[in-house]
Amino acid sequence: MDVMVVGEPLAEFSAPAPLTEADAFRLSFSGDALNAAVAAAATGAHVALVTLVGNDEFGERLIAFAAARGVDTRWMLKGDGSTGAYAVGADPSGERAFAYMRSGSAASRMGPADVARAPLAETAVLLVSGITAALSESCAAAVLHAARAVDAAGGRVVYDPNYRARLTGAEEAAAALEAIAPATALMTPSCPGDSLPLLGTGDPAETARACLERGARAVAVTRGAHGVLLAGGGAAPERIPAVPPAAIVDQTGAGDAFAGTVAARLALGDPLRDAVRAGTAAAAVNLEGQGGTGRVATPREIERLLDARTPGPVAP
Ligand SMILES: Nc1ncnc2c1ncn2[C@@H]1O[C@H](COP(=O)(O)OP(=O)(O)OP(=O)(O)O)[C@@H](O)[C@H]1O
Ligand SMILES: O=C(O)C(=O)C[C@H](O)[C@H](O)CO
Repeated sequence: MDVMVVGEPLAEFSAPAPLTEADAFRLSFSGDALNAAVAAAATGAHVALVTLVGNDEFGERLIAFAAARGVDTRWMLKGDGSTGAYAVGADPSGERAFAYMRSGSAASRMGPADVARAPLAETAVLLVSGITAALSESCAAAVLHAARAVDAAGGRVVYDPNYRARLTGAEEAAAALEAIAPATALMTPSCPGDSLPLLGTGDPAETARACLERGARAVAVTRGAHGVLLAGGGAAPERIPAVPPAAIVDQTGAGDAFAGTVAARLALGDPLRDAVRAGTAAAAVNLEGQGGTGRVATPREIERLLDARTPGPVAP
């Protein structure tokens, strides 16, 4: 297995208006784990999504959606509880506002025994996130179990902290980050979105330092249009510029496309810097589509976008 993603795929109801006013929603399928798995599979890597969906129509549709995008769905199983969903609209400032319908969902009941069914010891790269750890105590334990098992077997763990205040408190999320850090080959905090609440800093270099101090072996601090600060991994810190998207249709899932693509390219043998550059291109393409999976970069698109840029390091 090249990449294994553990998390909760969700039915997504999106509207261009604030949730307090919107009355027409578009159905799609998203959730950070699904967005990342779809982006990873598009690279050509063998990617599995490990989750529980509800025994309902949306569960069926999520499995079909993932399979149609090349994701190995053998570990997308049906569990007790319903399939999770969320509505996303624009708040008055234009920022995205989420309303979750996922409490008690099938995925939130996952625990270590569920992830242990998947071939953790034969996985090159495991991708897990703070969203998954925030779903429930059993999910937090499942994330740690999977990370430690993959790390112990010689695989690499990518952890995207993805802080969501509606799911968890900052202290709890910071504790989850701290617990998993020593098992992670790469952490991908966004700055300031994750770094401010979890690490108490809005500074990219300090964010990187804080993750390395906690035990992560490398850090890719994502900074939206400002690109990525890459640190650790035996090389000097380096700023990797963002790839400008042709248009920004919707920001949902850019960070997930980034993390999924980096995980896949690492599994396929890319050095860290190349994998991160590929991630910035995949994220730019993601911004051009509606929802988390509306536009998924092909390997050719990634190469074309990177070729169009001036390669080479930029001082941090
Ligand atoms: N406006 C933008 N222009 C170009 N690239 C962008 C832009 N926004 C995001 N990206 C790319 O996506 C990567 C991840 O974005 P960001 O730092 O916003 O992560 P995030 O907050 O985790 O995203 P998400 O909204 O998926 O949770 C960035 O490092 C960058 O490469
Ligand atoms: O917030 C969540 O839990 C989601 O997974 C919904 C979105 O797809 C995700 O936040 C995008 O990064």
